[in-house]
Amino acid sequence: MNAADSRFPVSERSNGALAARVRGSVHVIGAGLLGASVGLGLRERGVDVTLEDLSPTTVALAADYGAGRVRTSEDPEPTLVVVATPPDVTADVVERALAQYPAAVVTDVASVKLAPYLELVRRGVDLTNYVGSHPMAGRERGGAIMARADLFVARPWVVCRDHETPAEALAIVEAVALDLGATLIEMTPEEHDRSVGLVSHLPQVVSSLLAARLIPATEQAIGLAGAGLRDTTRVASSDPELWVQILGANRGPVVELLDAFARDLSGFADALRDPAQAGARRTIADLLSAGNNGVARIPGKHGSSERFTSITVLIDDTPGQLGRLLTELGELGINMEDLRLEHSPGAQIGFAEIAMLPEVAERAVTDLVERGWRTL
Ligand SMILES: NC(=O)C1=CN([C@@H]2O[C@H](COP(=O)(O)OP(=O)(O)OC[C@H]3O[C@@H](n4cnc5c(N)ncnc54)[C@H](O)[C@@H]3O)[C@@H](O)[C@H]2O)C=CC1
Ligand SMILES: O=C(O)C(=O)Cc1ccc(O)cc1
Repeated sequence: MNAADSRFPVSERSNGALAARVRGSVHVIGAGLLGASVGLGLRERGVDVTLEDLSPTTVALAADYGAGRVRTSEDPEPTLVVVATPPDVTADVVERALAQYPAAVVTDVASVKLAPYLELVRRGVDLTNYVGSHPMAGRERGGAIMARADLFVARPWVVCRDHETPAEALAIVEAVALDLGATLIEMTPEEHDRSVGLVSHLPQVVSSLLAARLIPATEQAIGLAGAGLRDTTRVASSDPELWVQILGANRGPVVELLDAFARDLSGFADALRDPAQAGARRTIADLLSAGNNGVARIPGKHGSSERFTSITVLIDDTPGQLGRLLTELGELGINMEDLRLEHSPGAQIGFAEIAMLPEVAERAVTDLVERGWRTL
């Protein structure tokens, strides 16, 4: 898209390739990582996005990055309000948005879904125009400066409908999620919170506690760290303030998971304490092999060879894209050792997982991104 094109709604553009599903404007409250990323992605599709934040500097910054513009009193009501504030104020902000924009649909993107919903119910707020949602996409650091237009591409976006949610309200939230390239998943708030407890909140705690073990280690020991430690501690760089809120709001499922994990850990340690005792080696092997079975269930992680590093490149589901990618890899002098393709249902996008020698992987990513490819 060129700069001149972006001044016009996509429907008025000649190629129409990026036509937005959502009609009218979208107002984002909380212009940090999530809010500004929603804004950037929708602006790429020509959607009119307005921004609001407690911090005027954050709004100005997000607007400078191209995530939208400041709302004025003359602006008509938005079609959709996206609340992208921290979880502990989500119910307050949703309640205020529903009152301020009675004709708009209001969604929020908070990482927990049951607590804000129950709080709104407790306050007796009319939730006809509210649809809770949660894009399963983020980064370790928050703030508008970290925002990316493609943050949600090919990522799941959970939508929590209530049995009273009108189809039109749901359709508007789904339209925005699809416009941002995400894959829709419907769940109840309870199902959502139990699921993210397992796939996001437990890994966060385990990763943080594991990384904290490194603090007293010597420089020499840390110097030996490789991909295994990096992979298992990546999310330990996350923002403690946000996670105190997320974990506190989902403590029921998370505590249950942590208790079960603690039982596994102590069973493992007991077996390892005296591996000569009958059955101990089997206990250890069973727990490790259960890990093999668990990891094989993670989408996009299918036991790649130890000798190679895999990078994942997003490809539009259109003819010729894969061919172009392989040609460009050749031009860059990157030898492909293996290739696996995966499609994301509903997101008109594919993933090309390319295995290569570890020493060229970083350069491959940098060069491909420079040529306009998107990598995960
Ligand atoms: N960080 C992540 O990886 C993900 C976060 N989320 C959820 O998205 C929401 C936002 O998170 P981030 O964008 O990471 O946080 P962030 O800290 O980058 O942005 C939050 C913004 O909300 C503003 N804010 C706080 N209270 C406000 C209020 N009462 N009215 C207006 N603005 C207010 C803050 O000034 C800040 O700019 C959270 O609920 C989080 O659980 C969801 C998916 C991933
Ligand atoms: O980086 C990752 O793997 C994440 O899981 C990021 C993330 C953090 C918080 C969310 O509510 C959703 C996604």
